[in-house]
Amino acid sequence: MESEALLSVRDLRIAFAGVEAVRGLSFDVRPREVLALVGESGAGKSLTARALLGMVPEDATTSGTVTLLGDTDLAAQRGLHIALVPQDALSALSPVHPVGDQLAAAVRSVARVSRKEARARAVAALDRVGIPDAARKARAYPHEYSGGMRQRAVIAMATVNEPDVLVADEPTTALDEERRDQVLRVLGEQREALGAALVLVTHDMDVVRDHADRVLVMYAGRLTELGPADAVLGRPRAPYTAGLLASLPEHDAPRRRRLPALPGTPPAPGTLPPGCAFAPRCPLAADLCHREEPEPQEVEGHLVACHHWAELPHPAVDLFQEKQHASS
Ligand SMILES: Nc1ncnc2c1ncn2[C@@H]1O[C@H](COP(=O)(O)OP(=O)(O)OP(=O)(O)O)[C@@H](O)[C@H]1O
Repeated sequence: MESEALLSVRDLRIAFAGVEAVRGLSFDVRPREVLALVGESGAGKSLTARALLGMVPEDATTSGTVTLLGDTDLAAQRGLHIALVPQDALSALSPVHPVGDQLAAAVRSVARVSRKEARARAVAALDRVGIPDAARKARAYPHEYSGGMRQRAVIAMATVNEPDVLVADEPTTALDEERRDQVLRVLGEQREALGAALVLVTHDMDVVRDHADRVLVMYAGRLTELGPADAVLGRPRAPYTAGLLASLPEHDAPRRRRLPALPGTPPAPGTLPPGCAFAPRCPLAADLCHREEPEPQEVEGHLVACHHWAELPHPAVDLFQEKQHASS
């Protein structure tokens, strides 16, 4: 599909009790890029992110391949070449060990180095994320850190082994706006400094706009659209992407506020309609859509899974606003 991939996902399927929640997903992560995964709740974003780390739930059945740097043994690469930036800084750090010890243990779990070297790398990682007097702070416990410093410490934990890929699943949902910006800034700086790629699961289109190079839009466990973030946000080719954008506050003109821009909810796994899973909510849906699930196809530099992409108006958000306006 795409050359120069750092990480390749091919036909990823993740099922629980025979019901697929991720249904044949293929995409690449390129070196140094920020790839955002977006979509409504239940789209399969977190499962996909976990699959990149070889961390799908134990009761899941997985098929397809995830290849990182030519290797499919993800567990062996976790912490070394790919690392998770946890959502919740407090639960990510053990309360009973000094922060520096936890980082040093993370170093020694993947590299055969002396305690002294592990310690030096731990302090360097804390210093890199902007923790003042890092050597002294390394001896402190998490509860002795302020909230902001704890957030930085978990980013240091994820980056201490200088991975090639960072995976962050909604790293800012629990945070206020100021803290959110700070976490994203520190994460961005670390990514730059390490030359790492970042896979960022988010609900927040502002975050996508400000931080992502490319965006993968998921719906009901499948790829709906994938392309450069500015192109996908500026001129989406899939009706679902248009619906997501139409739901943003800036498109929610007061006179249209009575109905949600994107009506309905996504189907749960196991309750999918025949054909395109988005068809029941899609203003462009026609017979074919209710019969046949569209495969992703290349459309002007995007991958788009839609039978009727060519009929999207421009701006595409009008598809939802016009319909809603007419019915309100
Ligand atoms: N441990 C599990 N057991 C059974 N089903 C699961 C499990 N984890 C996820 N699922 C199913 O997979 C679907 C996708 O889950 P996932 O967490 O990847 O969604 P998501 O897109 O990240 O949603 P959100 O934005 O709410 O986190 C869920 O709707 C759920 O039905």
